[in-house]
Amino acid sequence: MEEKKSSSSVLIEHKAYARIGLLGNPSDVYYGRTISLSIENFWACVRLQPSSDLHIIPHPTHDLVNFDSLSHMVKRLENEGYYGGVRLLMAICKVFTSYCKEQGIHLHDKNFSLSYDTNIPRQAGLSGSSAIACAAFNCLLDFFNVRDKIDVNIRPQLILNAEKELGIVAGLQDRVAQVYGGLVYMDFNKTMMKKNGYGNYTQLDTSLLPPLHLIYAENPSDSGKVHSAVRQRWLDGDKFIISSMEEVANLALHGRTALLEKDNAKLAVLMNQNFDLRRRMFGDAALGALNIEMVEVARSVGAAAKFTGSGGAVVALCPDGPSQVEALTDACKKAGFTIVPVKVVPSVLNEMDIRSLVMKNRMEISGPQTPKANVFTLPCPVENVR
Ligand SMILES: Nc1ncnc2c1ncn2[C@@H]1O[C@H](COP(=O)(O)OP(=O)(O)O)[C@@H](O)[C@H]1O
Ligand SMILES: O=C(O)[C@H]1O[C@H](OP(=O)(O)O)[C@H](O)[C@@H](O)[C@@H]1O
Ligand SMILES: [Mg+2]
Repeated sequence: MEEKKSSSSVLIEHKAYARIGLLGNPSDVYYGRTISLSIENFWACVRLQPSSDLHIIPHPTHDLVNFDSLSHMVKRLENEGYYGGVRLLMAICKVFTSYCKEQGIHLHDKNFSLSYDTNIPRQAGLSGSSAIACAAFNCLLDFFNVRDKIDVNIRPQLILNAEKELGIVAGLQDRVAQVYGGLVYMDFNKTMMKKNGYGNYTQLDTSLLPPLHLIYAENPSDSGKVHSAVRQRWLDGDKFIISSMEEVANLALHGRTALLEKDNAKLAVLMNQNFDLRRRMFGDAALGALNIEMVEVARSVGAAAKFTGSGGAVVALCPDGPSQVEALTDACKKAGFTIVPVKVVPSVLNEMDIRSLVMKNRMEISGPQTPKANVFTLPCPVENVR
């Protein structure tokens, strides 16, 4: 669903898709590198309707405030926490407004109502949180007609700032995948991040990807909580965490080559190493028994597996092909996990978005194919092109 008309007087709707961290996560939180993809399987949708007052509309189930009983309420809080999407909508409005003010971007004074819906499994490491913020951000860009004034490169950081505003520890990979769509190689090296405020984001040909499967279970986990202890250790200069994060970041570097060479066996090895490194850094208690079991079930049939995000869902690759996929499907069903084939979303950037890239750009072809309309390497700042 896209914007119906670019005007402040009509209904505007935007979707943002769930993302899979294929390699390198969570090093995005630590000046690392990742390869991530947007998937069609799940999305959040935000609707902006012009209105006389400014109104943020709670979702009937995700922002539940009416319960059958006290025990129903407590159970709900224990499973899903206190918060829904309302705080994300408010935070993105705040960040958007502050950024525009700071940049001297004029915003008209008309009001609107914001509502959302999502089918992204809640807090399952599929970027359900940033999908809500990203879809809302796109609505604001169109309502205020400022899409050409806010550089695509900076948008993921603004969306991340909304979650930072709420005290959620998170990195940029989710927001980059959602702002660009498709398959994106991301380099968050510190010098570049400090200099530009964003990393180097390169869209790769989505046909480089082998068939992937998504495994998930009803098991919400709070990514902010999962991350906070490791983040603190990293900030305190813990050598083990620092060197392990560097190793994780290198997996994305090698993974990019493996993708370009269509070396699925190599990709499988890198994915497994990625999970093993995460497990060593975070520890089993923080990762959760059910999440670890999902990886182990996949590995029991020889599939490679790792978390898509901080926990709740797993991405699996069957390097041996269809018979292994069949065995994986059976194993997941037996264990009570849902498994679905991954459907990749092509690039979601439109012409105006691309024009908003303010730096001098260079087109570069990634992968063995000739670029198609939705398959190209993003124009990168010249000084950052290797
Ligand atoms: N499906 C959802 N519906 C409503 N709010 C959500 C949903 N998923 C996440 N949120 C909001 O985002 C916050 C952070 O969620 P997070 O743990 O990052 O989940 P995810 O892995 O889906 O991104 C939650 O505390 C909640 O406020
Ligand atoms: O730990 C990770 O891999 C990711 O965790 C968060 O994503 P989520 O979908 O909320 O689990 C975080 O926002 C990402 O930046 C991390 O890479
Ligand atoms: Mg999140």
